[in-house]
Amino acid sequence: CDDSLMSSHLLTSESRNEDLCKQIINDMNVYGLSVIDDFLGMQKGLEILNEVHCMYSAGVFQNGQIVSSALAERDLQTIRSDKITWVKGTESGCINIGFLINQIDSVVISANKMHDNGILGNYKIRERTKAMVACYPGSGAHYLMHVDNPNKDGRVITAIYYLNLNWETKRSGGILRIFPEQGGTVADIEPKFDRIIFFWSDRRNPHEVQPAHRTRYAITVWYFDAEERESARNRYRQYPQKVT
Ligand SMILES: O=C(O)CCC(=O)Nc1cc2ccccc2cn1
Ligand SMILES: [Mn+2]
Repeated sequence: CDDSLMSSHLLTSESRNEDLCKQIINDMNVYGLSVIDDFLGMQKGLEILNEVHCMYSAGVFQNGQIVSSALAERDLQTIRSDKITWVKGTESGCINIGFLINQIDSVVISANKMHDNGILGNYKIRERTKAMVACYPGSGAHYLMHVDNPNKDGRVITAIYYLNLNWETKRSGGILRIFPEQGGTVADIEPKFDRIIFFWSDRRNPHEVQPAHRTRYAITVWYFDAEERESARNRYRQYPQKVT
């Protein structure tokens, strides 16, 4: 068949999918994080970037909220200055973001199947969040060091897909710095176009986004472990939401 059609970027070829899953499982178990380049290929990446640009110019992005009230008193801008919007991937104008989500699902789910005791560390991945599309405006936008899931809310894997063409960190900054708990070396991840990173969402991976001096786009999905999610639901059920 025509080689260009059998682009290795689309996860249609089982063998590539399998190799990818093996690499992710190994990296996650050894380092607690995994970086994959050329995840979907230039064409698909550009289609996704185009959708994000359209959404951003349509003004659907909101200022990133601070999740814990303790921090809310402080000026929001000093903690995080990303602008975000949540996407299911089935909305009109988000078809390619939907394709990305499906590709990430297929890698995570097949890695889960491949490692019969759960994708990594005995997790049973059954559900995930919607996709959070984030934009860091170039004016030194950043995100202070934090842990995605410090208190067992169920999220176990963070997957972030980057959309930044020809990103030069020397000029534009915007590095994702992960401080692996095992101490020692930090991981500096450049938010390169068509790069995806997976890492444990819990305290093993405190991370920050260093000030960005160019508009910086990323799409994040969090995967839940069934048991941790269920016990979190039960815990929250004890404190019924205030009826506002
Ligand atoms: O863009 C990157 O490289 C990572 C940015 C990042 O950590 N974003 C982020 C965004 C979040 C939004 C809501 C709740 C928790 C959150 C945790 N992390
Ligand atoms: Mn984070």
